[in-house]
Amino acid sequence: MFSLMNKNTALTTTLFKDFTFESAHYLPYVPAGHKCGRIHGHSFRVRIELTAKIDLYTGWIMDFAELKAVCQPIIEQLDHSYLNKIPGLENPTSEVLAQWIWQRLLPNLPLLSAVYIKETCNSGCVYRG
Ligand SMILES: Nc1nc2c(c(=O)[nH]1)N=C([C@H](O)[C@H](O)COP(=O)(O)OP(=O)(O)OP(=O)(O)O)CN2
Ligand SMILES: [Zn+2]
Repeated sequence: MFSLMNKNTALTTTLFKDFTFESAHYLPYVPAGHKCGRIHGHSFRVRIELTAKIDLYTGWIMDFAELKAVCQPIIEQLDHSYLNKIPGLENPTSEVLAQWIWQRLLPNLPLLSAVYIKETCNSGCVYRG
């Protein structure tokens, strides 16, 4: 038993796991001459967040290894791929990608609370469903 915890304490906590993948894409709906209309690549960073109360017995929300096992097949589908060719990612903005990942994780991760995407060091988005 996680003895430091009082059953009356608010234990709601957010857990996260980070992933990276490398992919190529272009954005088909940018104005003519926009640099992102040309095919280019990114080292994408993804953060998957779960929010829930900590289990009083285990002291965790979910084993990090279990979280990784659920997410890994989705990340592998994206890694070293041409995103525009993947169904649902014909317009692979960060926003669309975050929703695409969310929709695929939610059935196996009901505690999912956010999907973060970082496309570059300075740019990204977060989707919370
Ligand atoms: N709202 C969005 N805007 C843009 C997206 C997007 O997914 N959502 N994507 C792109 C391009 O993919 C581009 O590769 C990244 O754009 P940007 O951050 O402008 O890239 P830079 O490396 O040039 O950024 P700096 O921080 O200015 O160096 C474009 N816009
Ligand atoms: Zn890009």
